[in-house]
Amino acid sequence: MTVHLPWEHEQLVVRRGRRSGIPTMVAIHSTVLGPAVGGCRMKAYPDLAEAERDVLRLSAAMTAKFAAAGLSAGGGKSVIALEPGQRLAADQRRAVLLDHADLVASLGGAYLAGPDVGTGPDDMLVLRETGPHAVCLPESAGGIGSSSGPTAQGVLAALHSASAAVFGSPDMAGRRIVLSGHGSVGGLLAQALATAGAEVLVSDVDPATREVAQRLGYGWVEPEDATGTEADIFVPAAVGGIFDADTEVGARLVVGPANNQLVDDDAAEALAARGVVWVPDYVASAGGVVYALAREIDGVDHASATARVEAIGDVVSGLLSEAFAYGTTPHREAGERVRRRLNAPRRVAV
Ligand SMILES: NC(=O)c1ccc[n+]([C@@H]2O[C@H](COP(=O)([O-])OP(=O)(O)OC[C@H]3O[C@@H](n4cnc5c(N)ncnc54)[C@H](O)[C@@H]3O)[C@@H](O)[C@H]2O)c1
Repeated sequence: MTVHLPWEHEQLVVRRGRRSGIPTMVAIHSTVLGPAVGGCRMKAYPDLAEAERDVLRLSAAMTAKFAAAGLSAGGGKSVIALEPGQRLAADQRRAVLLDHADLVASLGGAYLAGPDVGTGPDDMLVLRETGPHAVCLPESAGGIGSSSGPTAQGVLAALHSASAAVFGSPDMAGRRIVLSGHGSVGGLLAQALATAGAEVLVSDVDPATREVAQRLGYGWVEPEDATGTEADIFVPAAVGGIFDADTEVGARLVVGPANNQLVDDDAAEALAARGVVWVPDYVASAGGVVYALAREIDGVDHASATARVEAIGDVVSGLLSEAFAYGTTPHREAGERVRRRLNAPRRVAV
């Protein structure tokens, strides 16, 4: 099987589950800063090569996320690759999760899984049956449960810092904000922004959301118009791959949790050339994993873990002030920060 990506990863392990017969895989991009951490994605792919591309791309993004946030964790991701249209009964789901747990355990702690598209805290409890290699357990099992709350909190910290840098005030009151994706994170963001006095316009591909948005007093924007609608701030909280070099953007500032928002690095340059300030998604979206690692791995209390999430705002202030001072972009400055951290000399135990 050919994977058309630059090979810069430490490991890609693919195994067909002995219980389920379903292929599952783990990609470890980098353990330079610590054990690799990243979500376990369970979804249908057209073929296995597509699943491999996804897990490689996503694990590399996790390295950047941790390095930019100043955390001692590396980039990893895992995938349970279903066939198109495949639906799992409860016993099959448990079987494939145990298969995946075996694969994760065989890596001896080099990779820690968390929930992602298609998996949740209850699934992490199944992965824990064969070893301590999963985070974001259900609250009933002593874990943090869903990471949406701390993710939204990190995005809000990023929004306040970026607004201060771009508009001269962190205040959201009176700002016109278009938010794409009224899901778990987007719903919390819309609520917090509206409460802070912003004019919130929601956009979502799920038509049922329109009624919800109206009931909550938000405006509505059709999904195809979301990026181009005039606003102070655009918040991408749905899917990735939304900005290429030609995307029309109607907002001055873009900050949101959606992973991998840029089609490629040229998109960041094109946004900057048009006067749009884009806060890198891998910085703004780190709150969930920052909080989960702080509580479940480092064992710190809620207040200390929350302070680490809030520190995302300081990272954003630093990136924007450097980008404005040197005439570069927040994306380039974040990339520099990631490179510096990954290449910093380290003491090696002998
Ligand atoms: N949940 C977390 O803790 C977390 C952490 C980091 C990053 N993220 C990223 O943030 C984004 C949102 O996560 P979530 O947990 O809220 O997901 P979610 O599935 O709960 O919500 C996504 C919402 O986006 C809508 N949507 C899908 N495609 C769309 C499109 N093309 N245009 C407009 N709306 C669309 C869906 O209908 C849904 O309402 C995702 O990209 C996710 O990878 C989430």
